Amino acid sequence: MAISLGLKDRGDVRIHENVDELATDLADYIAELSEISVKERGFFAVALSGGSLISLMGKLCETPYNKTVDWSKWYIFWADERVVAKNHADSNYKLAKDGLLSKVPVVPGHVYSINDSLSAEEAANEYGFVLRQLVKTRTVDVSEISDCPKFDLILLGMGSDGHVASLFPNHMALEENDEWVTFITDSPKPPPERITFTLPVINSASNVAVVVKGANKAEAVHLAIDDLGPECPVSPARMVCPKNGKLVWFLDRAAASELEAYECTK
Ligand SMILES: O=C1O[C@H](COP(=O)(O)O)[C@@H](O)[C@H](O)[C@H]1O
Repeated sequence: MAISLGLKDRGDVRIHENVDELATDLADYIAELSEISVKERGFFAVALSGGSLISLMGKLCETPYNKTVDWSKWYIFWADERVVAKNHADSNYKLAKDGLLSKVPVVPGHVYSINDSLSAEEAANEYGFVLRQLVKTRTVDVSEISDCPKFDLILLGMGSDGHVASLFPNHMALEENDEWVTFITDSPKPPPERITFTLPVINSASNVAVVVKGANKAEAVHLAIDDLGPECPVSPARMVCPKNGKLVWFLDRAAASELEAYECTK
């Protein structure tokens, strides 16, 4: 059973005994949000990330989820993508396709991958344009408090430096408030060219889940969640704070091992 800490401003922090328990809780959570969105809106607009997240979503390909989830209503996007060909080992699209999308009956026309024949800047502009069309038809909902898209769910991983999507510490992209999608050409983690949702889009979602495993991320989890006062170093993950939505952290015990809020429960 996961321990759940409801923290003011930092959302619901769910700490799992191990990765298997985390993966089951994550699959239940996604399946439930999908059901609610399909009932309320007729669609489930979900944005994926790359990295360890995709293997942690693997239970969705298994029984009962592969049969009970209404995959035909899923509209799939990427919170970030590396500017490489879609069949390149670094592609977040390829990772999701191989690990998830090829194993469940999603509709190919509902998969909005990023155009891999363009430069980073052009691809970011085009992805922003595509999102605008889908917001017009309300396939992706719109925020009540800004003109931003309101995804039913944005799924994020987090790097050991605290980066989420392709928003890295001390990078100018963190300050982009006008565009929905931006690009970078100097990512500290290879490959250097990436496109990414901006913070206003992430923070306009109905639901944001940050999924983190492993002791190498424990310090970054501590900096992103614990209340450290004004001296706290800038962590992109700490800037994830949905204005009108719900934030849930999915952690295994190793990732939570430096969390002060967790220590207090022992
Ligand atoms: O480069 C990236 O890294 C993050 C974190 O990846 P992880 O393997 O440490 O979980 C990922 O969320 C992001 O989408 C990806 O482009």
